[in-house]
Amino acid sequence: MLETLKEQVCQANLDLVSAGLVTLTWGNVSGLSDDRRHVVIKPSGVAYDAMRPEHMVVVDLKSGERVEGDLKPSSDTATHLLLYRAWPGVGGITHTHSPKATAFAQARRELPCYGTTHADHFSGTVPVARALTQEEIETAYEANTGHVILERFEGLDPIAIPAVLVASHAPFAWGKSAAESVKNAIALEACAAMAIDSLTLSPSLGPVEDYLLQKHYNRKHGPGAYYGQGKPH
Ligand SMILES: O=C(CO)[C@@H](O)[C@@H](O)COP(=O)(O)O
Repeated sequence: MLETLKEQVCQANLDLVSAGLVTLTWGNVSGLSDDRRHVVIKPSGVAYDAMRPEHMVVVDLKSGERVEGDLKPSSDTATHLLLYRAWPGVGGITHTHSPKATAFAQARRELPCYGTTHADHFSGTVPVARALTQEEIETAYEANTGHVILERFEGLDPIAIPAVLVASHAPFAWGKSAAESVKNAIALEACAAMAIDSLTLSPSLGPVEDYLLQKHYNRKHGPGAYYGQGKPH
């Protein structure tokens, strides 16, 4: 079952490689079925150049049980499940250890909006989810990673800010589909790289003015969005 979604999720995982976002097997993408009952996710620790759609693992969203696939699902599956259960608008999740976004996560530094590139994708600062406690790490580590992300997003809109930096760990990004979550992970890495260069040139740099941030975010994502070909100028 879910053969099309398996192909899409496999392709989304391979797109991480083409985008230069993964080293070795350090990343995973999942996608949610249209009826929101099943999650298709990459298998754990399988080399990307050997990965095929038939290797994707199907997991029940509610129980977390594997319902299809011979391989073990990604070690981060429990984190993905927590986010899908909490956020109705999300249909795809990407986790990477892309170097620049991970540098922010390891430094436990949020990523403010320093320019229009960031504002085109994120309607504000990409936040840091706190580091897990020893007990959280030694018990249900991956589920607890989901919990600290959800805790950080209390009062924030995950659709408007589709990414987080988990302290001492790495980024997670999400979107309506697996493919969209990969795009947001690519955008996050590019913005983090630009932020590091901008801060090197101007260490006391602050975020851009809110009116510039709003203009750029809304022209792509707001109710009167006009960027691209689908809508009138
Ligand atoms: O976060 C980590 C490792 O710290 C994992 O996301 C990464 O190695 C990918 O694991 P999976 O191959 O998805 O099990």
